[in-house]
Amino acid sequence: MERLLVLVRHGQSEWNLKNLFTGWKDPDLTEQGVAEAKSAGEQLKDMKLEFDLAYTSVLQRAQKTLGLILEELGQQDLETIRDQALNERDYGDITGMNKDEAREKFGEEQVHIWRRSYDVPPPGGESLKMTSERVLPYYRAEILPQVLSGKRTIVAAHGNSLRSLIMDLEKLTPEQILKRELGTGTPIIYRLDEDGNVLSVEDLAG
Ligand SMILES: O=C(O)[C@@H](CO)OP(=O)(O)O
Repeated sequence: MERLLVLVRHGQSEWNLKNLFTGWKDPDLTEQGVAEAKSAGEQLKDMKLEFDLAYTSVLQRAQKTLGLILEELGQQDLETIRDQALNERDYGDITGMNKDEAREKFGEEQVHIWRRSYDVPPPGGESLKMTSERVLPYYRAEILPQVLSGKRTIVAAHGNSLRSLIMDLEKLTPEQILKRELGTGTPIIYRLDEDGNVLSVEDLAG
C-alpha cells in the first residue's frame, strides 16, 4: 500500500513580497505566488500524483495555493480539511513590521533569534517549539492515521508550521531544521512506512 504525504508551502504572498513579518495575518497570493502554485500542480501532475485527501490552514495564501494545485490536477472537488493548527507561527507584536526595519530597530542578531532560534518566541508570539506543540499533535491525531490507512494526502501550509513537521519526519535537530529554508510553492514528497517513518523524501526544489 502506498503511504504518500506531500507537503507544500504556499506561493509568494503580498507580505512576502513586501518583506513583512506575516504570521497569522491573512494576505493574498501575489501574481508570482499564483504562478508558483500552478507550477507546483503541474510538477505533481507530471509525476502522475493524485490525492485522496487535503489539509490546509485557515489562511488564504495556503488555501489558494492548494486550490490552484488541485485545479491543475483536475481534483478541485477533493475533500479538504482546514485547521488553525496548521497556521503559520504567530509572530506576535512584530507582525506587520518590515524585516529590514526590524533589523535596524532591534539589531540583526535579535531579529535572527526571533526568526530562526528554536525556542525563543518573538514578543507575544510563538517560537518554532511552540508551533511544533500544536502542529505535531494535530498531525499525529488527524493526518498521519489517514496517510497510514492509504489515503494519499497533500498538506498546503506555511514555512514554520511545515518546518516543525519536517523536523519530526526527518528527525532533524533544531540546528538542522532552522537552516532549512522552504521555497514558496515547492512540493516535498514523502513516502512513509507502516509506522509513519520516512522511507523516501523528494524535495522538488532539488
Ligand atoms: O513572515 C512570516 O510569517 C514567515 C514566513 O514568511 O517569515 P520567516 O521567514 O521569518 O519565518
